Amino acid sequence: MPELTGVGVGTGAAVGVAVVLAPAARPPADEPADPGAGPRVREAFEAVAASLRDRAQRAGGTTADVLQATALMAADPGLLAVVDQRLAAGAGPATAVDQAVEQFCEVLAASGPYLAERVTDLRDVRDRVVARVLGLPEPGVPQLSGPSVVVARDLAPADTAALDLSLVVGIVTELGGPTSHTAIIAAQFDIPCLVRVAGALDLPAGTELALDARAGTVTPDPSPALREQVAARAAARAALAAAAGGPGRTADGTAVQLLANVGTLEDAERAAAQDVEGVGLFRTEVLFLDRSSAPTLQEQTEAYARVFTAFGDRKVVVRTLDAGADKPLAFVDVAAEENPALGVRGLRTARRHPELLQTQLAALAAAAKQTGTTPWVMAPMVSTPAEAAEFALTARAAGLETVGAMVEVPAAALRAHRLVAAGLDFVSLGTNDLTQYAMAADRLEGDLADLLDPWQPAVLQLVAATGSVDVPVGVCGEAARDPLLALVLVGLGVRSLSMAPAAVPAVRFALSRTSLATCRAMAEAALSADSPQEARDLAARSADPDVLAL
Ligand SMILES: C=C(OP(=O)(O)O)C(=O)O
Ligand SMILES: [Mg+2]
Repeated sequence: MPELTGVGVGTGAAVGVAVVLAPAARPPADEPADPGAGPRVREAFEAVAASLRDRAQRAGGTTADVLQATALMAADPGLLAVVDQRLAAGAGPATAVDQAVEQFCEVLAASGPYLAERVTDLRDVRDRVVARVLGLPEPGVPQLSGPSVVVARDLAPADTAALDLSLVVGIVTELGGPTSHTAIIAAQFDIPCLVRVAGALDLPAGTELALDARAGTVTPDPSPALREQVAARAAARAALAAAAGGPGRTADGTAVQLLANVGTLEDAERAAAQDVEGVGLFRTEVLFLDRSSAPTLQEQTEAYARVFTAFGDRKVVVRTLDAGADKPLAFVDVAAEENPALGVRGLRTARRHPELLQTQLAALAAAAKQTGTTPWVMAPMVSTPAEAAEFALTARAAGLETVGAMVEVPAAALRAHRLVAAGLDFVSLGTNDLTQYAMAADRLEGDLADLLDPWQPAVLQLVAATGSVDVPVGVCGEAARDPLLALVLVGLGVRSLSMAPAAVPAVRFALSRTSLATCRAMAEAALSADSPQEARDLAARSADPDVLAL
């Protein structure tokens, strides 16, 4: 099978055995009748029940109970009797299974909330039995037994929850985009990943794959030379995690802080135990998700105090509520919008709900006081000096000392000096949104992945416009975790990089091998390019070979 191409998430590489998460097969519409298929269908049900029992034994805890209960459903004589009736009535075998299960699902759904929840489990049994009856691989997440490259149409959160991520060395998906769930998980665990790979599901399970996220390729049955080259890159990157840590510095000693992006309190506490210099982006809206009302002043104060305590003397940059567009919140009432990404989102929600921002700032100030810390507090989606001035005034009036803004709207990047002059102590570039707005390409639109590349020279030019302000400039978008791009960002004036903690060692290493003058030369070269690929290639010319090998 030839090499397949896609959009790389991160820059890593991996060699592993393909484990294919097959999508659920449906019974063919014209499936012929087969009244004698009873024994074959029973066998399929038995095999599914046996594999569920086997998984239950290995899982333990609540998962084991759920799997055991599902195995019992797969062996239910009542269900098998209905399948026999359907076969006798002229349904094809897969259709008979489908119809019988649906009949049982209706009964379960009507039997109260507890049993209704079992409907999903029973449908999972159906999908597995139908696949077996049709001679196709079972859908869903298989048990991994060694270093695996997971191949799927797309990964749903339920799939990743069921995967043993310690054995996943790579991910390849047909769908998804650079900000899909798959990409976020890959970033969090620093797993090399390729999305939008046409034909991925045709990769045969069990084949060895060499995945190169930087090149955007996945090669089945790699040649020994390619295999060795990719494996060496993967090993070099893994070795970095155990190598020297400490603060980020260029080869000639310029300090570049290496910080963590965090969402939940658990994230923050996990990150605090890692070798990072603090938090560069605390996405506080995560505390507001899946609720019907905002957390109270006291709830928020407690949450923020937990994070500040976990990081002690280290820097913590908190972003105020970033609701709207890709982060909708039930209680932030914004009327239906034609273009939510261009609508009332980020700091703009405070125009309609000033009380939400007031409470949050008061909670942050109270938590800072309680813990004796000085958080850096910034607003998302600031576009004008007037917005910057108003936010700075409001935050200071609430008792906060260090106040900044995210630069993620081109208007803010182009006029960053004016924003700073309006009263900011720092700025932080959100390259995810900055790329979306600079390129007029919806960040949730996987088909536009080429435009959403943070190596786009137009995006780099906006970073350059921001990088010359005379207050600290950070980057907290995904761009910061690409070691080569991180060097370009530093060359453009950025002095802190915030990312998933798993990505920090590779970036630290890249900095340690590169002088500030080289970073500047790389930045200049990248700015002279006309495409992301050209920008990458030109920057790579001055890079240390060990950095390129990451
Ligand atoms: C860091 C950013 O914020 P978010 O991804 O949460 O919008 C960004 O836009 O780059
Ligand atoms: Mg953003």
